[in-house]
Amino acid sequence: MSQKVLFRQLFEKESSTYTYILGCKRTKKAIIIDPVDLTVERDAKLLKELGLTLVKALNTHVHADHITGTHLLRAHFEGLQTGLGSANTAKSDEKFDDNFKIEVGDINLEVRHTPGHTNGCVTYVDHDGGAAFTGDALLIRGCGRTDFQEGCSKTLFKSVHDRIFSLPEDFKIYPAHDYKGQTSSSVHEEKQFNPRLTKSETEFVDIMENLGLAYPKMIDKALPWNLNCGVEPE
Ligand SMILES: N[C@@H](CCC(=O)N[C@@H](CSS)C(=O)NCC(=O)O)C(=O)O
Repeated sequence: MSQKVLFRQLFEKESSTYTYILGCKRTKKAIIIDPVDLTVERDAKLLKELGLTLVKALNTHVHADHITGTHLLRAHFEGLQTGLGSANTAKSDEKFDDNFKIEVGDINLEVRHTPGHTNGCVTYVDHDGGAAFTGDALLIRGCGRTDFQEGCSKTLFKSVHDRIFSLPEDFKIYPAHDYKGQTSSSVHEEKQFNPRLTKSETEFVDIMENLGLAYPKMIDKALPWNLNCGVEPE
């Protein structure tokens, strides 16, 4: 991570979600990526202890397994802007087109559209810090499922190869979930050892069609709430 940026990786255990805080040491302004409703108080407390003012709450996509904390964070940080990729129909203050550059103090993130797990997934790339926040597009030794929310395994294969594996080999990978206690990886590691994405496109599609995963237990509540920025729909 860049010396100019304060970085924290935080875990929410009910949905095994990673939330990330990036704080500009100079301006004290911060970005949070993929906050969860259940851990908003923890995150807000930490941000304040670190002397940071949260200005942007970003999601990598509309989550199906938990409710986003973006809306609840507004109560702690006045003027907070929420952000999401522009392919999403969900409510959001900002919608980012492919290759859009987010700047908050000395924090610079490039938005790369990486659809496939959902049609609206994005990866936030920190070129200065050599890191990519891949959401559910690329997990450590895995990837997001493609069986709902307009998921498509062929699209995901292309997204990962063209938009993530094309980054420098030493870039770190920070996913939105891990179910085995792993915290980060690298482009080099995933290109070598990811059991799904080292395969051909045909083999990958076959793997994804046969995952046999149960639907996330919160999907029926999470999707309508998250389409409404984490607020219960009327
Ligand atoms: N058991 C969990 C859901 C687990 C799950 O389906 N995870 C998703 C990401 S959250 S939609 C996924 O893509 N997993 C890929 C994999 O290979 O595990 C729950 O009930 O919430």
